[in-house]
Amino acid sequence: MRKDGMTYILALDQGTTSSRAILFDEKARVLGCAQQEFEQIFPKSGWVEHNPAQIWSTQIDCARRVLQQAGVSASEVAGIGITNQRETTVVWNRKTGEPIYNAIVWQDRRTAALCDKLRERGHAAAVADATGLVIDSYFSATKLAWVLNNVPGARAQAERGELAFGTIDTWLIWNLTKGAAHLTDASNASRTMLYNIHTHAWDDELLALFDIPRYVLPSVVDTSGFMAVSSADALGAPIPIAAAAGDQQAATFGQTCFSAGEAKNTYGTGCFMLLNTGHDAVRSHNRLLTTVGWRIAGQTHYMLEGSVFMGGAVVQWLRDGLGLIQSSAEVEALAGSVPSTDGVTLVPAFAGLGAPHWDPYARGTLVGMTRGSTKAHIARAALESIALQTVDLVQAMQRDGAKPLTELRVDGGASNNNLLMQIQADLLGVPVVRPTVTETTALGAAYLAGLAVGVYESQASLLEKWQVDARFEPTMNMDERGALLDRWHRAIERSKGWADA
Ligand SMILES: Nc1ncnc2c1ncn2[C@@H]1O[C@H](COP(=O)(O)OP(=O)(O)O)[C@@H](O)[C@H]1O
Ligand SMILES: O=P(O)(O)OC[C@H](O)CO
Repeated sequence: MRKDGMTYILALDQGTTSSRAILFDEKARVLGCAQQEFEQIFPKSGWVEHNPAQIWSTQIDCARRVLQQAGVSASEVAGIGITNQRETTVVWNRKTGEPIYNAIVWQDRRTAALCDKLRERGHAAAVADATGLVIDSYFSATKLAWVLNNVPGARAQAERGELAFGTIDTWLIWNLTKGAAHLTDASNASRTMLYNIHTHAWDDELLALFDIPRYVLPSVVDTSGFMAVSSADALGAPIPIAAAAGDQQAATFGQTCFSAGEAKNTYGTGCFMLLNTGHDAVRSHNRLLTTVGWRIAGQTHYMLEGSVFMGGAVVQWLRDGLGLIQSSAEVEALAGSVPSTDGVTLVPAFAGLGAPHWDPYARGTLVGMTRGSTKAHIARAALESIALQTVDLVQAMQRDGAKPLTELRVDGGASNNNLLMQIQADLLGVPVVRPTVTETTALGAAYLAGLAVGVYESQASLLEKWQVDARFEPTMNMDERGALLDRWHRAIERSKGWADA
């Protein structure tokens, strides 16, 4: 229980492109937000890295800034909730706290060939049974194996117990506690491909398969609950770390999708649709993932997840790669200046394709252009591609037995784009609903931490905080939708298998 006067919750949201800190009060109102982008490192084609020191420095700077701006001292903060880009892998020296290699980001495809081999040797079913995941370089296991096998001396150090592995939650907790705590939560653990989601433990057979020494792994704890205390040096006074959750699971919690059958779609760097399946770990037959949503008081809620690697990042590519727009927000006016793509179709397989295709060798494909095609058509095709990938996820979920959606709850940076949301409603044929708070990832982390320290009373009390900002009704006729989906699937086939193995 919180002490009197400690009424704030600090959410740390470490995303793929930026670190953010958001301060919430006891009514879950946002008191302030600080955000900082950091460097994206692309050492080779298909490789994506972050500097772990930059992840920590931008995150702690944002936390300090948001407290300072709000005039709140660390001693008034009842708890910290951490949420993070998932799967991204950091390995560091336990004594010095120094990483031995850059963070290998979830989008990185360097271990695709190793994953091919594992599948060819027939391990897919056993991996799916234990972890709920498909074998793919997306997850942490092969990234960790790569570090141990390729950084000189790493394997010997790991065997001697000198190295620690962590996803970004673990890296932040380690730094917040000055190395006192080496922890992760069940939702993040479920993305490593080393964690058995049914026995709730690191899986010995998987550790043997990926050749990972057990000593490098963190302890796995509940998503919401007392985890550790931050050192006074971090923010000026010790603060309980009361939650950690993968960002997509946190967003599902922030959208209050607490009951089985409820789903949300987040449009951040990627697009991630999560459907709550309650206490049942539903096995997908359509290449979706079964994952831990959250574990609270030892009770696990499972999700079916569709993960798309390029969501809002497609718009970043229009801005930074092609220079068609100056800011992400400008895409709406450019794409809206034409009534259709006039046949132009973009498959944004820049980092391969995730669910439901899982092709690491697919590459970006732009088809259907004529002499009349303009940058506006390409911009509109980019927005359509985000929505079309989401349609594929919804259809896969329905083939897996999910009830037809009555509406889709959305959030994330790109959900602020009204045209994209209208296109989404049109292509799905169901209303799209955007809540007033689209920072649901941070909100979910704050809820999870606030529940643990008594700032928020109960999950039921959080339900009434969810409010509609905008609702987008479908207007497209079935024939037009059918034709667009057909063209999209033909373009997807052309993008597959393009890169050399
Ligand atoms: N108005 C907009 N229209 C389309 N995309 C946008 C818009 N604003 C932001 N984005 C995209 O959203 C992404 C950022 O969303 P965010 O939720 O902050 O992502 P992350 O947590 O992955 O860093 C970027 O890829 C950006 O290009
Ligand atoms: O950084 P985001 O919000 O795009 O989320 C990344 C996902 O967690 C990757 O699985």
